Amino acid sequence: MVDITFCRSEDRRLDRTGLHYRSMSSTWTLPDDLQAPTIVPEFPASGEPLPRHWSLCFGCGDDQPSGIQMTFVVGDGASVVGRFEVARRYQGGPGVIHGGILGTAFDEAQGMACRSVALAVVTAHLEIDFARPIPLDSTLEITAKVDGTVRRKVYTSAEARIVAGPGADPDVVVGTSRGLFLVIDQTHFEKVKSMVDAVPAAAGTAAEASSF
Ligand SMILES: CCCCCCCC/C=C\CCCCCCCC(=O)SCCNC(=O)CCNC(=O)[C@H](O)C(C)(C)COP(=O)(O)OP(=O)(O)OC[C@H]1O[C@@H](n2cnc3c(N)ncnc32)[C@H](O)[C@@H]1OP(=O)(O)O
Repeated sequence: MVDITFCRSEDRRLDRTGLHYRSMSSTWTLPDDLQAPTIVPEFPASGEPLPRHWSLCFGCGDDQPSGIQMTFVVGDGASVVGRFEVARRYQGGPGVIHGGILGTAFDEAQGMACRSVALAVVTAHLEIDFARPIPLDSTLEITAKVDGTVRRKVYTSAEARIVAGPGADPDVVVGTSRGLFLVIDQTHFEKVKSMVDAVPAAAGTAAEASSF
C-alpha cells in the first residue's frame, strides 16, 4: 500500500489574524545542520534598492515588456521586499492571477534574497501554498528571506500580501512559498551565455549576459 500521509491535505486556512496557518500541508523541513546566513559585502544596506540581476529576466528585467518587472528593496538581514502590479494579462481564473505568475514572483523574490549570501544562484526546488485569490489590478508585495545555508544550498521562504488596489490588506497573507536555491559559478551558463533571445547576443548586451 502507498503511504500518502506525507501529502494529506490539511486545513490550511489562515487564522483570524491572517498571519498564521492553522496547519501546513507542506513537507518542507529545514535541515539540522542549517547555518545562519552570512551576508556578503556586496549586498546593499536595509532600505536600499536591489538592482535587477538581468535586464531581460521575466521576473525583474526592465527590458522585458512581457515580464512582471518586479522591483526590490533590501529588507532586514538576509531579506528583500519585492513588488509588482498584477496586470490583466496575468489572468488565470476570471478576474484573478494565474498561479504560475505568483510562482514566478516567489521564484524571483526568493532568488533575489539569496543575493544576500551569494553572487549567483538558480532554483532547485520551489513549493507554494495559494491561500487566497489575488485580483487583477492589485499590487502584490513579496517578502522573501534566506533561512539558512548548507554548503551550496540556500534555504528560503516568502510571503505574499496585497498592498494596494482590489483586496488590499497588508495584514493578510495571500500566499507562501519555500524554496531551495543552489549557488552557481560562471560555468553554469557557459553553453548558453553567448545566446540571448535565442540569437547571439548583440554587442553591449553580451557583457551583461556574461554576468547575469
Ligand atoms: C531564470 C534564470 C536566472 C538565472 C540567474 C543567474 C544568476 C543571478 C543571480 C541571482 C539571481 C537571483 C534571482 C533569480 C530568480 C530566478 C531563478 C530561476 O528561476 S533559475 C531557473 C530554474 N532553475 C534551473 O534552471 C536550475 C536547473 N537545475 C540545475 O542546473 C541543477 O540541477 C542544479 C544547479 C540546481 C543542481 O545541480 P548541481 O550539479 O550543481 O548540484 P547537485 O550536486 O545535483 O546538488 C547539490 C546539492 O543540492 C541538492 N539538490 C539539488 N537539487 C535538489 C532538489 N531539487 N531538491 C532537493 N535537493 C536538491 C543535492 O542533493 C545536493 O545536496 P548535498 O550537498 O549532497 O547535501
